[in-house]
Amino acid sequence: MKVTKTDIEDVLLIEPDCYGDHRGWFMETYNADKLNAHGINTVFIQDNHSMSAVKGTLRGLHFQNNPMAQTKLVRCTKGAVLDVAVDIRKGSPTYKKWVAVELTEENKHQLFIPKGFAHGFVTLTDHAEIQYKVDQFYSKEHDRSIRFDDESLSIDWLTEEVILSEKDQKSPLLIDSDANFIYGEI
Ligand SMILES: Cc1cn([C@H]2C[C@H](O)[C@@H](COP(=O)(O)OP(=O)(O)O[C@H]3O[C@H](C)C(=O)[C@H](O)[C@H]3O)O2)c(=O)[nH]c1=O
Repeated sequence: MKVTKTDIEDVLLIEPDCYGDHRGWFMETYNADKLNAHGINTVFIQDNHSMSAVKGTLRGLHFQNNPMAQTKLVRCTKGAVLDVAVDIRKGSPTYKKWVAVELTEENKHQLFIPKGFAHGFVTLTDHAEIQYKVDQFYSKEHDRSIRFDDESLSIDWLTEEVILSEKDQKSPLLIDSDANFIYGEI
């Protein structure tokens, strides 16, 4: 397993070992012990899986407010997505900075996104699926979204035309949201 730092501290790119042979391949998609060896000791308690039918579907930017904030371990198991994590921890040296990585069925890469970050992705293929582990249960009451095209973030989604949920079409700007993350207090 290879774990690489990104431009934002604590957002990590994980490349699990994949063992190929004449039948195909095998990989451990999650191993707590191996993550612990890289300083990742998050206890995940829920697995999520979403499928987006059409290229250009954008889900995000989402997060759950404290005390139900979620750390996420995201991977793409069908097609390809551009996965984005945005630092929304007030006082953070990388506040409003974002990291974007291509997670694909082929590269099998994973993105580790700590609490205090908004998460979103845009699909780069038709029929894209992501599966991700979270360390806190879903809470509708604490579920929040901010606009994917918030100019104060200027995220490059690589595509102009996007398909959004009704909820995401109505998301507020970060400045207008009640995101309650304070750097160092999570
Ligand atoms: C997230 C979630 C949703 N739901 C229900 C709530 C809705 O009835 C339905 C679809 O939810 P939503 O439209 O919020 O799904 P996404 O747009 O894929 O949201 C997710 O997308 C971004 C990329 C994320 O990182 C979050 O996990 C999450 O916000 O599933 C559940 O029952 N449990 C859950 O954990």
